[in-house]
Amino acid sequence: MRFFKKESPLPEQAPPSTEMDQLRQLVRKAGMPPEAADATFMEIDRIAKMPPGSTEHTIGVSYIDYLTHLPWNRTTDDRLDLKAAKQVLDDQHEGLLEIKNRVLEHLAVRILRSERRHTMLVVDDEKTTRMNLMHVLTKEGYAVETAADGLEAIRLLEKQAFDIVITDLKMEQADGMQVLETAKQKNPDTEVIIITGYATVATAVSAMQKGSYHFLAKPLKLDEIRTTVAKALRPKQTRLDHRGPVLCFVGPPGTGKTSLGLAIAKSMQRRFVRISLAGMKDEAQLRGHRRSYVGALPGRIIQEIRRVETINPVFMLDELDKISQEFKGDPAAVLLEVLDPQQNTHFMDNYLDLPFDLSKVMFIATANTVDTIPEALLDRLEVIELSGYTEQEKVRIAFNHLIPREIETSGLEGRSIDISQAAVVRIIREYTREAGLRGLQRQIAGLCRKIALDQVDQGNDAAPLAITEEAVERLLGPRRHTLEVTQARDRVGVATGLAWTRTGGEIVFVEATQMRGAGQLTLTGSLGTVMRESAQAAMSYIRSHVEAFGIPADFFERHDIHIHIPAGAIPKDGTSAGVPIAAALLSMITGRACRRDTAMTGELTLTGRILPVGGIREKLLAAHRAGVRTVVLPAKNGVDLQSIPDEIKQVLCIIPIEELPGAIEQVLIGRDSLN
Ligand SMILES: Nc1ncnc2c1ncn2[C@@H]1O[C@H](COP(=O)(O)OP(=O)(O)OP(=O)(O)O)[C@@H](O)[C@H]1O
Repeated sequence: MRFFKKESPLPEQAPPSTEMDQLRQLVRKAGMPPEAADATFMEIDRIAKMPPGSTEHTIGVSYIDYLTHLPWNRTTDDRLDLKAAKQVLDDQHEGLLEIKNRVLEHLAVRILRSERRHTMLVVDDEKTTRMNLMHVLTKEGYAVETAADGLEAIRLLEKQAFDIVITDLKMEQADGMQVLETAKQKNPDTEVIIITGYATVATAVSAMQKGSYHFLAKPLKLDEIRTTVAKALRPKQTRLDHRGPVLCFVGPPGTGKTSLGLAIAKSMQRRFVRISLAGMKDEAQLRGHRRSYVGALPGRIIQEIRRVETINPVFMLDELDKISQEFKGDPAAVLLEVLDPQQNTHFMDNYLDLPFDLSKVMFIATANTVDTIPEALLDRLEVIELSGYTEQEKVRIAFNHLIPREIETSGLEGRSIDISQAAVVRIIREYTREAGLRGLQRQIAGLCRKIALDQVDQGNDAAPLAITEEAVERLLGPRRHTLEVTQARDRVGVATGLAWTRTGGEIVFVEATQMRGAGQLTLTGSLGTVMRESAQAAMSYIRSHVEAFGIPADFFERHDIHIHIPAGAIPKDGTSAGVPIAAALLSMITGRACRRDTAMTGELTLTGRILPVGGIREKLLAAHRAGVRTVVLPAKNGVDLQSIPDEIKQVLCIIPIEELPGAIEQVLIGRDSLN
């Protein structure tokens, strides 16, 4: 006896879709390129065979879910409007004229490229086909010309290059093959599409061998024409859109690099993303981990693209110069793959394991210095240098941007708060010591919070508030910095030098001392090889000119010498300390004090010549900040003075020097002046 289970009636609706069906549906909606979609469908088929709940199944499902939530083809519409861009840049940034112009030039090139209409030549001896094609392609926005036969086409091709030539094959006098040959010979970039009513495999193969892009049979389908033309143009368009270097803003911290990137995104109405490359140690951080374990993730690039939900954001790669020295793999290779338009159409992330098109992303890089950026990468970058700000510029930016912004952030808008100029100058001089504006912004934010506290404490009808120079100390506490140069006295064996670091210019003091010994030289203060060699060269120069400097002939046989540059924990290097080291040595040996308010920079040769050095603008800004009165610099650096703001040149006495003895006369004071 057999029992038959009573069959339930068929459901009226389709059975609820399985998890795999839902995933397939998501893939169809995701806008993936066909190859990526095919690979994903295959992956779904693979996962479907695994027991639900198994690790592999879970990994697979979350992988597909990730893929389908990527913005494969989602873009935002660009606003390519130069006036609007200028307005946004001006609203958010004081000064920086040259930099804004460079940014606008960059945008102007993009605008022109996007406005460029592709040129086409339609060749057909049948008037109706010719006119129809012209009508359809003109409507698509292409600039179309026509030729009624092969000879006319060849004449046109002799005169002008076209992006696309669409030509009939069979024509009197000159046929489509001759048109193809001429087009390719005149401009190999021209794509030729052959159309004919009598296509044979042999002619198609021969046309393809001669370099035609595609072969279409008559009667023509308009959609097929449109998509073939668009496909033929795509690589060229991508090359055009993204040719040209990536902008890289280089300058000390707080000089507006990040906010310029933000302003560019805002002016083009694109979304903005930023990742910091500082300290990145592993290629996987950029390129992701293989999805062989639960919790594997794509790299930061793909993560951010998914987060902003478009494939054309402005993407800022911050601190390009600070990729860790111990980076596993080649950082330049990964970044080139990201930044190079030849490679970034198919960026491979280890997790995705499918090529992803990054060519529509507008990458912008920032760095404090170009010194540590690999050469191959630097080649792809258009470096735009930002320098530190003068005191007057800082005051202007504070009043026009930082104070209004912080007043709004602290909820003080609408209250009558009057911060005096003297108060801001005091904050700049005594509470910050920087090339940029980071510290100033922080101090102003602190000031506004204190004012907010006072206002709330005193009730809502608090009286109008005037923040004077004196109020600053009450609100911000005791001052943090003194003018290290003017507020200390001249000393024997201590010379004032100017250094250039990632964070801008800085004042350094070079100390030299002597003790009984036998001519040994000790160097301390975390000095790098180049700086040590500069010290040795300075010492040798002085030893070989003892008479000229009035030094006893046996001085070096009877003394050891120690040179130290505080702060001892900070590594220092470079050639520009040669002159201050020599000045400190001569001061110590001759007993003549060094003018503290006279700062020096310059490379010293063994023959006593002074060679030019880098970072003059940042060094002069630092000298001005520290209260230096006179700067001795290499005569050959005179050309750099053109870009120095008048505000600095009017205050600093700048003395160009060619040989060490000239510099020493400016820096050392006679014994009489010592007290
Ligand atoms: N020229 C300027 N006009 C107005 N505000 C400015 C200007 N330059 C910088 N700022 C402001 O100073 C602050 C610091 O600037 P930002 O963060 O862009 O510096 P950064 O150069 O990116 O620094 P880091 O190298 O540390 O990343 C921001 O609030 C920015 O708006």
